[in-house]
Amino acid sequence: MKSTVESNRKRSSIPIKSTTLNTSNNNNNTKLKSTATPTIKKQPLGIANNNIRKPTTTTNMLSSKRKSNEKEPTRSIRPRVDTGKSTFRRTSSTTTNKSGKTAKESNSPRPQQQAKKTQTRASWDLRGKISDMEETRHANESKIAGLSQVWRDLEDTVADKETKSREVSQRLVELQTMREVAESKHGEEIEKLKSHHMQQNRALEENNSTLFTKLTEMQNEDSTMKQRTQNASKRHILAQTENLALQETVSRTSASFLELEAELTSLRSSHEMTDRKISEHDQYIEELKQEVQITNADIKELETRLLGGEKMRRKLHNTIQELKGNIRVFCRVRPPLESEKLRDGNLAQIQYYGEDGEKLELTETLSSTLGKKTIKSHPFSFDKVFAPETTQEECFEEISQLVQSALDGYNVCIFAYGQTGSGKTYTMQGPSGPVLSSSMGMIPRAVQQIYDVTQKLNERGWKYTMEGQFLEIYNETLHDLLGDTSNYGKIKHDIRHEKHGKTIVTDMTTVILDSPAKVNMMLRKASHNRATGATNLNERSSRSHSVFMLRLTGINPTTKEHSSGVLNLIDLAGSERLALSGSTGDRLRETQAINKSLSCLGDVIHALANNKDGTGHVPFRNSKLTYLLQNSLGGNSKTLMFVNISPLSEHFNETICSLRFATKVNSCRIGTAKKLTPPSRSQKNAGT
Ligand SMILES: Nc1ncnc2c1ncn2[C@@H]1O[C@H](COP(=O)(O)OP(=O)(O)OP(=O)(O)O)[C@@H](O)[C@H]1O
Repeated sequence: MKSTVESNRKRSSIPIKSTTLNTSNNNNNTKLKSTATPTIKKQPLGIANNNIRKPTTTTNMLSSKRKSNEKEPTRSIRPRVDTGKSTFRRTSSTTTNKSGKTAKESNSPRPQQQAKKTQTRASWDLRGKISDMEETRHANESKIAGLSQVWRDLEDTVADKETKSREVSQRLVELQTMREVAESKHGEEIEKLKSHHMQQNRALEENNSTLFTKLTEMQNEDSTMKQRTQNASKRHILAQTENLALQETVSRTSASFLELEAELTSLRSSHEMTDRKISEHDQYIEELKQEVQITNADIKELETRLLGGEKMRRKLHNTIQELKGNIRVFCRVRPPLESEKLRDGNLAQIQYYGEDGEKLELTETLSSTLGKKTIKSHPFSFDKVFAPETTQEECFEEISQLVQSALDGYNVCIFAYGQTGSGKTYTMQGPSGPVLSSSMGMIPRAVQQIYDVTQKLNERGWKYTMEGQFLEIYNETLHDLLGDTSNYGKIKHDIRHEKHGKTIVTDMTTVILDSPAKVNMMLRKASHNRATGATNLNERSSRSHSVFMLRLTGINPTTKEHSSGVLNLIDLAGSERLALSGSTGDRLRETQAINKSLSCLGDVIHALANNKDGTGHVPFRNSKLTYLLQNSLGGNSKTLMFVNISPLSEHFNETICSLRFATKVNSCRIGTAKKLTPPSRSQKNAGT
């Protein structure tokens, strides 16, 4: 270390021209303080200063500094020694003396004065010149003295620093030695520790990654658990709410349970009472059972008698009907309508009389050509005359026995004959529009009666079926009034008479009338179809016959009896057309058809009346109507004709015509009616 420092000193020497100490001057004028290292005295100031300013502890640092100093050999160095007393600056032109003034400042007047003196002194003034030189020398000496003082301070400082530097170097060497020893001693151990440390580090890293994985899993688990906890808390809240509700229910139930318990107790006591009563009743029932057995035996005996009685009733009923005549005529006068009541003298003069109300007399006033007025009366007698105030119910009472005959297995025909507007449709069906039960016509009443009777007959072992057909005869053509509206008038229907008195119309709709409500539906549909057919032909209903055919079939499995009857309810076309003349085209054909069918009806009735032995010819085939009713007119049938008349005087002549036609019919006494015999099973199978 020492050698390095020394060499550095040598290499760092800086030439100082103006401030280089003159040894001769030193010896003569100034005495430098004694130095610990006299060799250093001879060294230039720059070396010492350099070491002082940059004290370093390592060789490297010193060498690097040296290099930097070598690079700037000409730079002026201003070593500053912080002694606390003075500052030494060395420049080419400036020095500092002891008093603090720079050498330049302190010496500057002298050269000027010297110059002045040189200038002013004469060449011969040698003394003066010597004195000037003396002054200069004094000034230099004082300057040197200041510098010497600075130099000494610096030397002290350098000595201190060098001492410290040596100590530091020595310590450094020791430390290096110690380090080398330690390194050699602990190197192996350190390596082991390092490898151990690395192993541990790896293990720790692995552990760390495992722990990280576990941490992630735990975090996931944690979030799952949090979610579960949230769900659980929600469920908990719900459960709490439910629990509260349940608690309420439980409290309510408990209350009601208590009530029920009380009720149960009372019920038990009443149950005991009921038990007692039941046992009493059981005893009573046993007694009753014995009575019932006795009664059943009585009932059986009575039923046997009743069946005999029913047979007797039918026989007697038929005898009565025969006595009344198998063709009967009822006359019905309709009441005037509200609009018809307003005019005076509008109504015809009609008197009603007879013990059973079976007669009426119409009177008219006739004027002769001479102006003489005579009153002419037209008396008529029928089986029954219904005055205008007669209700539908009263009318039906009279025909209900005929309906019963149909149930008993006879063919029954009920006609309504009369001019247009005389009340035929009202009598047969009821008023148009909504129908009250009081204004129901003969058809719904007949069905209602049949329904009621069959219900009672069911109890006596009879099973009845009611099949209804509704057809219209217009211009000698048959139409199905219960069929599809679109087919109306498109299908050709034929009439066929089977053996044993059954008449069939082909392709005709048949409705099973198992309730009275169905009859109303059927009537509505028929009038709707009739109205549809009437769109092209005005007032169709007045110009066609409508026929409602109700077939009644009854079987009594107990007595092996059969019953098959037909009830025909016919609303005839307006009879006044008979008198019309001058019609053309469709009207003429219509008039002819009506005329023909109604006159044929009269002819058939007349022929039947004159054909008591059944050998004569009856012209049934002359019209569709009579051919259709072939099995319902004559020997084995019962016929009733309503002759409906108008109360108006303006219809007087038509009324007289109708009453005369009815009288003609009424005068006929058709042969004894015979019951229809249903075909045997073998005949049915043969299709005959
Ligand atoms: N007994 C009666 N009581 C009350 N009103 C009646 C009675 N008879 C008929 N009328 C009324 O008289 C009017 C004519 O009756 P209805 O239509 O039954 O005559 P009609 O003979 O059937 O006529 P058409 O031949 O044109 O069918 C109707 O308004 C009907 O309500």
